[in-house]
Amino acid sequence: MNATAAIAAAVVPAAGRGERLGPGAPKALRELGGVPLLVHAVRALTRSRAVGLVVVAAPADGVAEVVALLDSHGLEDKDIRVVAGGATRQESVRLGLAAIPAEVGVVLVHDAARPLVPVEVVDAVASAVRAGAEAVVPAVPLADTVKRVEPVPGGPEPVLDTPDRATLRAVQTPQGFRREVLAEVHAKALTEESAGAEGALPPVTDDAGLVERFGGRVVVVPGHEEAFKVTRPLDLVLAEAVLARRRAADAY
Ligand SMILES: Nc1ccn([C@@H]2O[C@H](COP(=O)(O)OP(=O)(O)OP(=O)(O)O)[C@@H](O)[C@H]2O)c(=O)n1
Ligand SMILES: C[C@](O)(CO)[C@H](O)COP(=O)(O)O
Repeated sequence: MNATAAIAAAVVPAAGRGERLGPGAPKALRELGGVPLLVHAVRALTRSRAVGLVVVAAPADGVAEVVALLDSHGLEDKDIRVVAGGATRQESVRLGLAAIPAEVGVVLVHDAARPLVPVEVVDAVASAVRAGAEAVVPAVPLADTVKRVEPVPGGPEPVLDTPDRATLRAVQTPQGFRREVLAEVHAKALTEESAGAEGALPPVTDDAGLVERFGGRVVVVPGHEEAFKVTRPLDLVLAEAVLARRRAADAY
């Protein structure tokens, strides 16, 4: 891989509503310590020397607002582009990826909803791709025992089995990819989608899942407990506490 191809660009899907967080502005624009989640996430990426460009997939009706927001938070001197996101996370990533210049060889995909990812995780993911992996995910071991169940709305749900926790990981972002691998699996997924729902496989929730679906090899590097996703109201409470601790330690 030549030097230009080794520079990473990051796609930040930020077009979600945040239904599970409750009523309010789109989740990426909600505030954590007085700063939008999206701004935290973009800053986390730009702290990494591995990342040369960030493409944000914003809510389709909020592109101008997001550009102004990033500028007003001191990010105007960074190479950041904003495109309109799509109706699903997958579509938002695909639209962001399309805005990355052809010469960029490494692409990271990072949720706007993971505002506190430490720079070490970003670096580790980019390094693993540079070192030859085609797809890399940061992940952490599970704290709880997990049961596989027969879903029954309202329950009770019969337990099918208990997977060995030692073989399970909770997956985070940024996920890193050789650019051509990510582009290829997104193109294949789009073709699959356009071919219609009949016999379609269940939707995947992350980009590495697409690589797996089409036969690629994904490897895991250590994630970080502070890279958790802000999904429900309690996550925001935890994120405020983590941020307050960082600010008190003057590490932020
Ligand atoms: N159409 C969508 C849906 C999601 N995302 C982004 O994907 C990331 C992870 O998704 P998630 O936490 O599920 O966000 P939401 O879809 O907003 O959450 P919810 O399912 O609660 O509505 C978020 O940064 C979100 O903005 C996106 O860019 N475009
Ligand atoms: C990409 C992701 O954050 C990895 O954990 C996750 O899959 C997003 O999925 P969600 O279903 O939107 O929570």
